[in-house]
Order: sequence, then C-alpha cells, then structure tokens
Amino acid sequence: MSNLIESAKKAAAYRAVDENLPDHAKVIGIGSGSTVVFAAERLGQLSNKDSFVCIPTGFQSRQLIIDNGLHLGTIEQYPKVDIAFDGADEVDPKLNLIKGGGACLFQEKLVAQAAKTFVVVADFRKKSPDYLGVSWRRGVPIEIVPNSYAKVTLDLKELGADTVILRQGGTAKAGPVITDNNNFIIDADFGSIEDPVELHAKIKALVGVVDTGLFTKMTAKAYFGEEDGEVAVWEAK
Ligand SMILES: O=C(CO)[C@H](O)[C@H](O)COP(=O)(O)O
Repeated sequence: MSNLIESAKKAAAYRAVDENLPDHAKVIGIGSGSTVVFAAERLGQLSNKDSFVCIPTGFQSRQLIIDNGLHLGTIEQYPKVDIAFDGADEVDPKLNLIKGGGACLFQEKLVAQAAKTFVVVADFRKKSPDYLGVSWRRGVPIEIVPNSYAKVTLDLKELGADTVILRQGGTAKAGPVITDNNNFIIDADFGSIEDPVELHAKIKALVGVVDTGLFTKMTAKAYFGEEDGEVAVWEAK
C-alpha cells in the first residue's frame, strides 16, 4: 500500500509540473508535505532550473529547494509568484481545500494567494465526494497566537465545533506543536462543511486566529495520483 501511495504522489506531482510550468516562470512557490517533495524533485531535474527562484512555505520546503539544487528566494523579495505547487489534506469538487495537516498553513496560504496559478498535488485519498470534512476527519487546522488558545477554544465551540484540540507534538515533543511562525495549531472538527467560505470568515474574525486551513477560491487545478497508476485532474469551473 505505501509503495502504491508513494507512486501515486510522484505521478501526480510530476505531471502537474510538466503540464503547468509556464515557459516564462521566474518565481515558483513550493508547498509543504510529502507529495510536494516530488514536485521539487521534478523542478530540480529541469535544464533551465537556473532561470527561476523558488519560494518556500516553511522549514521543510526551504530544505527541499536547497536539496534539489534550486534557487531559494523569499516571499518578501518576490511577493508576486508565477505558479505555486502544494499538497492538500482534502479537496472538494469545487477545489476548496483543507490544508495544515503538516502545520504549515499560514505560509502556504501566503504563497498560494501570491501566486497567479495555484496547483494542488495529491493522491487519491484526498478527494472528497462532495464537502470538506468528509474524508479528512481530524478537523480544520487553525493557526493561533499561543496565549489566545483557551479563548479561541471556547469561541470555536460556540461556532459549532464538535471537538477542538490543541495539536500536541506527541512523542516528538512534550507540549503543543509550534509552527514555523512560533504559533500553535488547533484542530477543530466542524463535521461536513457545506460553506467553507462562510466558515473561514467566521473563524478568521476571532481574535487570536492567524489563519485557517480552509483554502477557498484559490486553486486552479488539482492532480490526483490514482491507485491504478493514472492521474486524475480536477479543474476550477
Ligand atoms: O498542508 C500541508 C502541510 O501543512 C500539506 O500540504 C498537507 O498536509 C498534505 O501533505 P501530504 O502531501 O504529505 O499528504
């Protein structure tokens, strides 16, 4: 199973890069997670890789850029990104996303929103048949300023979350996960999300919230590596 999933991720990422990289691209965003590893690998194989800079979305992503011999830039230097590639935890048919499973959502959203074209790479498990929150059952990741966690927890329950969990480092760290921006992550389960735009707006309005893992109206295409080796492409309508 794990080989199958790795092959699916690789097939989706390679095809997404091959089909979407504009000839003139000078600034390319690189997301975080295990699937975008293959997008960075593919970019590193290009003969013209000295002609563009790559903008990371966190520590892991910066390492990917360096390890693949790509030129590293920052979003402060390059606030206009030609195209960005990133993974997702769940994708609905309207190309709304849940992201932040790897706790990198704020910088991922910053780069995605700065990008002219935002392309998702994923394996078949990330597709939702209708709404977000159906196949990804761990809740919506929300980055918060640390000392707001108790208040934001109460606020999220008032907004209707069934469970609100401050994400812990587990065996890797005693206490909460600290993001690349020195913040905390809350995972709030709202069940099936019929209107992610409205839910995002309500959560984002809470004092203490930096951003949510609901990415709406920003994805142009999503590439899914399938179990049979094929790649499915969903496009924004
Ligand atoms: O949002 C993310 C990190 O914050 C990742 O892009 C998302 O979790 C998908 O990761 P993977 O490709 O490993 O499934």
